[in-house]
Amino acid sequence: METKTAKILDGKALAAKIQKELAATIAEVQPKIGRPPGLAVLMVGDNPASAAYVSNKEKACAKVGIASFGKHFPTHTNQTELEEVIAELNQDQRVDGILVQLPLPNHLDAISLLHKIAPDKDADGLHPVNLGRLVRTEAGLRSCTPAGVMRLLEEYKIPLVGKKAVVVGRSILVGKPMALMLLDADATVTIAHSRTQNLKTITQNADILVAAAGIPRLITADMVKPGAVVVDVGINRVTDSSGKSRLVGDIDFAPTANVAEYITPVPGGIGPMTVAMLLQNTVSSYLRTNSN
Ligand SMILES: Nc1nc2c(c(=O)[nH]1)N[C@@H](CN(C=O)c1ccc(C(=O)N[C@@H](CCC(=O)O)C(=O)O)cc1)CN2
Repeated sequence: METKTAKILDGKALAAKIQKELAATIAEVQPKIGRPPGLAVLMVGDNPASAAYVSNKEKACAKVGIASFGKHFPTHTNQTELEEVIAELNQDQRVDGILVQLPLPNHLDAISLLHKIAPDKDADGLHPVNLGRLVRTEAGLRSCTPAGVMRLLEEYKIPLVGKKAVVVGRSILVGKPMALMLLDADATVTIAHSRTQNLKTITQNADILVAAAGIPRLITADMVKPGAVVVDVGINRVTDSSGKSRLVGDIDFAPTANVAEYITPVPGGIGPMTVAMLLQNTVSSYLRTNSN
């Protein structure tokens, strides 16, 4: 019997297209505004994965014409020092977006720091005001990873109205805003998490399955409904049997691709879309600030 393979939802290609569009917008408006958009990325400590993500963000900024104001602090930096830097950036006219790279060292309170970012410069869409705007379906800066998922589904014209969507994961960064965005798109949404019982019976029911648990290959092919749209938000570094390190998602990709209708790869799926949405949020803030 012939096995059908899922179509790929190509986040890398769509992110490149979005970056091109943003570069064109910036090139058009910058002469009138008199300065480029600016993004400040705050990183604390030496987490190698975080350092790589921050470097990718800075490179992406340079590519589209956003000025980056990277700030790298030693691990022992305290909460007050970071709050003072955020207060300065909130007032800095060159800066349209501010983000704190996560995770932070354990002695720091990430949620409390996110509260200090001016909501209209909150490039990651994680400030309670922006999360509140999402709950109320008001305009605001949206969390980048779930916004990237929605943009990718839109690009491939995946129908969401009345569909059963299951989100595995309940973080502030992805799971909760993801569920709200799918709800806004009129999907019927279930959130599953680490205490969920019989996860398989829930995921098997999903027309749209979003895995954002941070557990390598948590979702196996037998947990997926034939013909489902499967979105993998997980980015996990594992060591394979030959001792080589590589990235895998939360979905067991190859077998699941024989069951699903559409699937996102890791790498090349939601990761690049996260960065594209970050740039888009920064440009939106820039345009809004300079709209008169
Ligand atoms: N303040 C934030 N912190 C973190 C976020 C976030 O959105 N805001 N998300 C993740 C890390 N992250 C962005 O910060 C991120 C991770 C991965 C990628 C990505 O493009 N991955 C590539 C593969 C890269 C590789 O080879 O290592 C891919 O999936 O194709 C982008 C952004 C946690 N922290």
